[in-house]
Amino acid sequence: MATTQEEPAPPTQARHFVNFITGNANKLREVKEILEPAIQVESQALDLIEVQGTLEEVTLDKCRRAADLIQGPVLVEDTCLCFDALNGLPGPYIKWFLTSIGHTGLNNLLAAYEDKGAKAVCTFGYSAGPGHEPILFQGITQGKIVPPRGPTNFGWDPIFEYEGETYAEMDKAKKNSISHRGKALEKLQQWFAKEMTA
Ligand SMILES: O=c1[nH]c(=O)c2ncn([C@@H]3O[C@H](COP(=O)(O)OP(=O)(O)OP(=O)(O)O)[C@@H](O)[C@H]3O)c2[nH]1
Ligand SMILES: [Mg+2]
Repeated sequence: MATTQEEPAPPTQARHFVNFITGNANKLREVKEILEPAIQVESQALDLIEVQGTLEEVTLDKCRRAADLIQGPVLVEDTCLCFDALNGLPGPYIKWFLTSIGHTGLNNLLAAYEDKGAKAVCTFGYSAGPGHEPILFQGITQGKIVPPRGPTNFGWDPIFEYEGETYAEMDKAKKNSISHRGKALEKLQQWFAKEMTA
């Protein structure tokens, strides 16, 4: 009896790939959770210099620097935590505030204000390589600052509350579906999808 030789299933082809330049393992995990398998995420951990400025200026500069260093296409991201009562501060400087004064200090910054509102803002920059102007994709989630609740493995997740739950208390899929990062990556995915059909 003739046997039919089955063709091995073709490997799942990544339709696009990005080289995400970040020193932050938690960011990388979330970006992979959201983008893969449609967009394959490679990564190089480089400590990029970050300038002072608006959220957009910080990401644009980070992206140009990364493209020059890598000499190829890059994706970078800058995350800000903007307190409404403080006109957007700490904003892009949240990393240094968090390191210096922690969750308690960040709550104390708002002690004098009734308004505990805060925006988590994620700005991705994609550059096709050195000399190519970066394209930005931004996502914003409105929440409020609360005393810490939930696991403490990612930055200010325990003090950022969205609809009654802190980011840290949410399961990962839920956070990704409503987060600043998830919203920004939705825009990036739409852009990549359009590029493919162009
Ligand atoms: O609780 C959190 N939930 C998040 O979703 C989130 N995203 C970023 N961060 C923290 O906010 C600062 C941003 O600074 P940042 O954008 O410069 O990041 P980074 O320096 O760690 O990495 P990178 O610049 O190499 O990509 C750093 O302290 C990050 O740990 C988060 N904390
Ligand atoms: Mg950084």
